[in-house]
Amino acid sequence: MEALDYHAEERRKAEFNLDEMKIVWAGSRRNYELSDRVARLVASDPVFRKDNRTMLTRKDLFKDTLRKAAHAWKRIIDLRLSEEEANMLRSYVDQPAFTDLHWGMFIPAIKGQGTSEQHEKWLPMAYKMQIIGCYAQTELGHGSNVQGLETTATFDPQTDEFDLHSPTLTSSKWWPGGLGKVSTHAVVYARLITGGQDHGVHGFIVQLRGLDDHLPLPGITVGDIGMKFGSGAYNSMDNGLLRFDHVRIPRNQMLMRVSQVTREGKFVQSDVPRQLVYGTMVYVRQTIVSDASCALARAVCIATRYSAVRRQFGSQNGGPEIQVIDYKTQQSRLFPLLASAYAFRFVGEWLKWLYTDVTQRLQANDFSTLPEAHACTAGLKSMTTSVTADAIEECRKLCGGHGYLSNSGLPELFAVYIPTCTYEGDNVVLLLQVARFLMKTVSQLGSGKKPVGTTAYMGRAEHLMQCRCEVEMAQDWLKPSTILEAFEARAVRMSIACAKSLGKFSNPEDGFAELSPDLVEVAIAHCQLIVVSKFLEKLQQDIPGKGVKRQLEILCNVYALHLLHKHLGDFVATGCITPNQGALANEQLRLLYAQVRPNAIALVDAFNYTDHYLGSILGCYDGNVYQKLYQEAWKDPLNDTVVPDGYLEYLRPILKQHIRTARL
Ligand SMILES: CCCCCCCCCCCCCCCCCCCCCC(=O)SCCNC(=O)CCNC(=O)[C@H](O)C(C)(C)COP(=O)(O)OP(=O)(O)OC[C@H]1O[C@@H](n2cnc3c(N)ncnc32)[C@H](O)[C@@H]1OP(=O)(O)O
Ligand SMILES: Cc1cc2nc3c(=O)[nH]c(=O)nc-3n(C[C@H](O)[C@H](O)[C@H](O)COP(=O)(O)OP(=O)(O)OC[C@H]3O[C@@H](n4cnc5c(N)ncnc54)[C@H](O)[C@@H]3O)c2cc1C
Repeated sequence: MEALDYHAEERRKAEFNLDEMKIVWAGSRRNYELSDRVARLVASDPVFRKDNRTMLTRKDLFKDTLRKAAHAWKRIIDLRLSEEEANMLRSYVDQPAFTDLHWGMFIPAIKGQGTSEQHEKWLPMAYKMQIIGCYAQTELGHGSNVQGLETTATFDPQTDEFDLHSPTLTSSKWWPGGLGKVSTHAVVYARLITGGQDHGVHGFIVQLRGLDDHLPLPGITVGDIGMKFGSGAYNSMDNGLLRFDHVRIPRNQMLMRVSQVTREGKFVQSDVPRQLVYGTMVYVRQTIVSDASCALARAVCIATRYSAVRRQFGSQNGGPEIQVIDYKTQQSRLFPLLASAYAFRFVGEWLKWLYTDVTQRLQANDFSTLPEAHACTAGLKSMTTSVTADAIEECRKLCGGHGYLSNSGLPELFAVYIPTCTYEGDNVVLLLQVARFLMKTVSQLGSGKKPVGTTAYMGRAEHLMQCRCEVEMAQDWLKPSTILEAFEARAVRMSIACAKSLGKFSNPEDGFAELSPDLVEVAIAHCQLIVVSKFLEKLQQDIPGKGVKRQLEILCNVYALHLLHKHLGDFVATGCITPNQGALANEQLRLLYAQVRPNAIALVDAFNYTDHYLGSILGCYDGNVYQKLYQEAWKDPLNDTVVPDGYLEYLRPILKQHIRTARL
């Protein structure tokens, strides 16, 4: 018997080859096949069950996380999974764990900031997980201001050791994931002091717990910082606190690629730029952009499938009501998010390429592209995570009341996702870094230094400052060059206007602080331009499959024109377009929504998410939402008994009193 599929009719409407779109989404046929295999592996394994997660106590949730991590590691070894497949497995298991920090930050920090001898000593143990590490940078008193960290590492030439110390309460390490209960080691960021002189913040490998008994080593106080936002969600992670009371480590445990301390206690700064101490953050910000597209796609998949099942109003002659996905308001809220998921996917692919390129250059001691890599990773991390966090909440609202049920999957997805706006750099702080980079680029425009990479458009500032948009009819907005020029002109005009305003301040730092809200807007305009331009570049590629490229063109136009509509004030105020051209863009946007509509379900099917990964009744593949909601309600522990616990103590006395009062 054929399986029931409430979306069958929707799926028949699709105007493109779904299998080919799945490959575009995955990045290649090989990626698609690997990811499909790993997703099924996870979905079919009872140890990776997660539907009861929000009901578990913190202790049970944590133990469940340890169990899943151990099982994942066993699967990785037994099946000889590659690092790429192991990472896919990590992401489909979908439960934040100490392993994220071990693989995602501890190992990269040693790789990026350690010497080859340090690699040889530490990496083999870390790869085999004979030691487990975390990234201990943030303190109770300082997170964003890394230069303000207070932990000290004082060199003692007598013993050839560093003395690690937490001099104040605010110097306690606070937040590192995996630190609270699991890590045996950490890369600790501390102020390096030699001969009484402070050389700023550097990384040190420090053992925290015994490898036999897991007890904290002498001088170390360590524990978990407590419950976080939401149930389930990020509470599977042991974010920790850590204090040092004069803990001794050998000199060769300072990560010495960027600077060294000699046996005599002499501080030596190599040719490698100091900023490489921040290198691990660049790496992780890049991975966060790719993850943003996954989280966004997941929320959009749930909201789209449910919007096709849900019906409200408009029944004619006793016929069915209207599917809520057919309301223009629903489309104008949902389809830009669908388009953003694709846009972030492609910009994530490009950022991965950029990061690989910069890493290869760094290995060859070419540091020229580091500022650009920092600006791109910081800006895109900030923009994509802010949009995704807001989008998950919007998807919850798009699902009406049922979106608020835990089993819609959206509340936990929101709770687990929102800290990405803060960790790995607060999003506003990161946008201000981008703005600094842009202001520097503008200030060098007259100097003959040609802007390159993502700021190359600034080299055409003269043209972009005075060009006029040529749109006369709605369909003129479908021309890629028209869209691109409008976004470039807006970004360059906003940058130059801000640079001019900054010039009015006698102290540039005062000006930067005063104008920071405007500078944030400038950075956003630049980041949006990057995403639009990378989507357009993607469309230049040969994309096989019936109708696939056409759908992507539609989504690209939706992405660009919805941004134009949302930020119309910027585009009109900078004179890039007229109010009438803005209205034409909006008209075109409505036409595009109508083109997305028949393909919506297939466009979310292309993410190839299993029901296990989605973890949502509203988003289940077959759309059998009502029956599943009804069945699920009965599984709630409150329904284990017909009469609730507490009835005799608390309800009955009130009810009886009510009867007595009524009799009076
Ligand atoms: C079993 C499974 C197996 C699986 C196996 C599978 C294997 C694969 C597994 C993969 C798993 C992945 C999962 C990951 C999960 C991650 C979870 C993450 C959790 C969260 C972690 C964290 O949360 S961890 C802490 C992050 N904490 C920040 O994020 C602090 C922000 N705060 C700053 O980042 C700085 O403090 C701030 C503001 C720049 C000011 O820096 P500052 O004070 O120095 O001041 P300035 O602004 O003056 O900067 C001076 C000059 O440095 C330049 N510059 C600045 N940064 C730069 C940089 N990064 N690179 C280059 N250049 C940089 C700047 O552009 C200036 O350049 P110029 O002088 O030329 O203008
Ligand atoms: C779930 C989670 C996991 C984490 N994991 C780790 C980890 O593994 N390792 C680790 O070391 N750290 C970790 N962190 C810490 C995290 O990196 C920091 O919290 C983050 O960098 C933000 O710093 P902060 O907390 O100091 O925020 P603050 O800087 O105190 O931010 C507070 C407010 O001030 C504003 N602000 C700050 N500076 C400026 C400025 N210059 N201009 C304008 N506005 C400003 C911010 O925009 C924000 O609104 C984690 C945090 C969380 C929430």
